Amino acid sequence: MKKSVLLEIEQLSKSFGGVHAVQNVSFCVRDQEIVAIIGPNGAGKTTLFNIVTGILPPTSGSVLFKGMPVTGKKPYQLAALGITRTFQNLQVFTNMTVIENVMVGMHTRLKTGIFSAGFRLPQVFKEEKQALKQAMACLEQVGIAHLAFEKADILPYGTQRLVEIARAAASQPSLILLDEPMAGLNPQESKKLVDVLLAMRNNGMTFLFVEHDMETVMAIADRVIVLDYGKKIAEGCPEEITQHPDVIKAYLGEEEGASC
Ligand SMILES: Nc1ncnc2c1ncn2[C@@H]1O[C@H](COP(=O)(O)OP(=O)(O)OP(=O)(O)O)[C@@H](O)[C@H]1O
Repeated sequence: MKKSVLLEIEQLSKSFGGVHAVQNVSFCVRDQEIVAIIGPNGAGKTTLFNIVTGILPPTSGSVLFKGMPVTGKKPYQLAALGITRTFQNLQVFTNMTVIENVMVGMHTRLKTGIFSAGFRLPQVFKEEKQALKQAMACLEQVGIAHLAFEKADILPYGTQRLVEIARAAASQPSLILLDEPMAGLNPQESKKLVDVLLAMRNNGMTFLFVEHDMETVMAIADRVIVLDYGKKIAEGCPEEITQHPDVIKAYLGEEEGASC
């Protein structure tokens, strides 16, 4: 049975002056899928990602989430609806502990307001306790619960990336967008992250990610969307994509015989 569609990108376009960064791109992401967006430098991947996550408005086209139009919504509005993201450059608060970093991701779910927090009403303690428990569960998911009370800045780069993934999961999203999650990781860290993402998917999470590291794309993507000069030139499972003549041409020019 086909899984339900979570995210629909319909005829999305974005121009910067005369540069057509994204041109009429359409695709969907289904529940519990891992979908990769790939393409040569300048293909429009970041622009597309920034439109979906509310950082840039599109020139035309629309984005639907769970059947509801979300085009042009701000990142915090999307987070409240269940779409969250990580960035290519680490966005870890280095002066906070690991668990504090994760709890930052929960603000869209917390209910107590300034008044009750200011007066330290009992519900605040109850909610804080629950938030702590939930943050710990997110850290367990990515395998770093034992580092919860360490300062984030003493951790290796790859572990800080796991903190970011745990923080993204803390807002209890339905969809996580990852912008080049493997960037800057060593091979061991990449392998660990691949295992974490696959385990999270098996627990019900859905991912859309931009990635240059083809080994990762091949290892985890159910479906791959290929962009070139702003247009979608191919879509399919990793095996189909590596054999697709337009994809080979986009990556290698007219040469044949090598994989993307
Ligand atoms: N703010 C902007 N103003 C003008 N042109 C832009 C802007 N952002 C992107 N572009 C152009 O749009 C095109 C697509 O860029 P984009 O960064 O989306 O590609 P990309 O596939 O993410 O590339 P890379 O893999 O190198 O990060 C490029 O030609 C780029 O120069």
